[in-house]
Amino acid sequence: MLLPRLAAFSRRPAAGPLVAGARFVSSGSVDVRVPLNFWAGKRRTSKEQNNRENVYEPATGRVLCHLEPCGPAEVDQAVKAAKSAFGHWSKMSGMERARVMIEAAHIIESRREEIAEMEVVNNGKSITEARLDVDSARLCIEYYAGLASTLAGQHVQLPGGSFAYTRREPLGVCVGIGAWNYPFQIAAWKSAPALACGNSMVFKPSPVTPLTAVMLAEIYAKAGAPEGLFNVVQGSQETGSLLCHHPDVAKVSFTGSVPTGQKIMEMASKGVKPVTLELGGKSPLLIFQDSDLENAVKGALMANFLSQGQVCSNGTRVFVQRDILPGFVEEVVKRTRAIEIGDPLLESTRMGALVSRPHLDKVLSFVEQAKKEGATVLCGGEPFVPSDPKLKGGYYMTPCVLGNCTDEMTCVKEEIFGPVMSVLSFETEEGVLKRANDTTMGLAAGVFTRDVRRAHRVVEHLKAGSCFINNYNITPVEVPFGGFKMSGIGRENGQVTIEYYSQLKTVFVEMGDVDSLF
Ligand SMILES: NC(=O)c1ccc[n+]([C@@H]2O[C@H](COP(=O)([O-])OP(=O)(O)OC[C@H]3O[C@@H](n4cnc5c(N)ncnc54)[C@H](O)[C@@H]3O)[C@@H](O)[C@H]2O)c1
Repeated sequence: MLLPRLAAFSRRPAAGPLVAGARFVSSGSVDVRVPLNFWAGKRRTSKEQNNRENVYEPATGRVLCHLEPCGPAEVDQAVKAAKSAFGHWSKMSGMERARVMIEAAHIIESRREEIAEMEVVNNGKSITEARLDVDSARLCIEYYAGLASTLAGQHVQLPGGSFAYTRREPLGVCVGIGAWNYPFQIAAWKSAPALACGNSMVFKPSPVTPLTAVMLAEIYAKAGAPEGLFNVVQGSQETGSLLCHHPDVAKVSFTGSVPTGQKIMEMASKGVKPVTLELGGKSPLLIFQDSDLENAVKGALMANFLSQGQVCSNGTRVFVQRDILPGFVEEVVKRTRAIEIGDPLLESTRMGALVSRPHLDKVLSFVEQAKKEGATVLCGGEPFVPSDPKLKGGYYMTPCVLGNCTDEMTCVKEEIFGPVMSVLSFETEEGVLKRANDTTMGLAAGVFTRDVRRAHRVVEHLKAGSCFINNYNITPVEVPFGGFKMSGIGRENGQVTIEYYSQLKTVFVEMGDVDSLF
């Protein structure tokens, strides 16, 4: 039996019938009234009814639902459920765990459109991008399902026939805390390696985007996961802090801003819990004069305008070699102006709404500040009101390209997390590398050049966790992703992430007699 489609959401009559090829929802049509917490196999309400918060639909600005944050009692119940599931799940073989995960991936595939639409309604990104996020979540679960049965230790021979071996063991109950820019994908990127290693998880989405993590919880349950294997508790920093301090939590994996990451690390340190931190960035993109200009322009757009510019790895400092600067700027501005902004559920839309009113105001204030500091607005940077009346209250802006930028400007130094590209010019490879690395962050970096030797030489000197040569912002789940410096600790995706969700036990085996000194 398929999962009940949209059982969790009520649609207004305006949403129309569910027919093949039609949308499940339309902007302005969704009201969510069901509980968004999930533990021990069911959606749950929280006792903290007095602290209910509004959740908004970015495309329209209307209230989508109310968030019931979890307090100490709820967090404890969720952790208890995860602890109980861990007992069972950790004893299953990798092949058995893989079977459940593959089934979850199949369910995600069958519900792709529905999940993507719910992500759009809650986050404001375009449906085209939301579908890719759902695919990335599914692929991640498939990838780690494949790795689950490969977890193994080592055998080490010792003198006299004695030996030692290592066992790769799970950690226990892992906590995932997510940001609002990729709600479903982040929940999958954290849970897939955690579950493959035999852990259970309690996940807290951002209070701004609570809708889709609970869909993932239902999917794992439907796929045959033991009750309590993947739980969702909603709430803000209080709930997150309860999770980090909980004595039965073995690890915290966090995606969000640098200041919150610092707090998470501090809280986890009290229990000497390992952390994975996927934090912010202010990444450089270096475009040399021998680049294929068409690809460099496309790369710069991909590096700045996906998800309304709300992408941690965005290459927002675009350094262009002086000789090609005019041609590059002309083309980038032309294409930025052509980006279709509007209803994120329309196929033609390439830029939807920013995630919230306060966030939109913050991004626009960065543009104002840039102007004050002497940057030139080459295009965009203004609030945008779509013609469709139902979208008038949405959080839209025109994507912005800033010219005449210098290294000291706020727009070049701080993470804006919106559709704002800062263009800078450079002359020499040595000079631009120094400027590119002159930041406390180091999540990603990119280089466009046709010179293969230069490409690798530049990448060797870039201080960033993910470097792109002649492309930008692609994240195949098979390769590790994560930051240098203040952009984070640990990695997500790729084989290496197994190490962040498991621990090694060494077993010494004596085949002779004890050689005692006493
Ligand atoms: N490196 C990556 O993979 C990656 C991916 C996406 C987003 N990000 C970063 O995330 C940031 C934007 O996301 P955001 O605004 O949701 O970040 P945020 O730090 O405000 O919040 C992230 C999460 O932490 C929770 N939180 C806040 N304070 C907490 C506390 N004291 N204790 C426990 N939990 C707490 C929030 O409720 C939310 O779930 C940007 O800086 C972006 O670069 C990084």
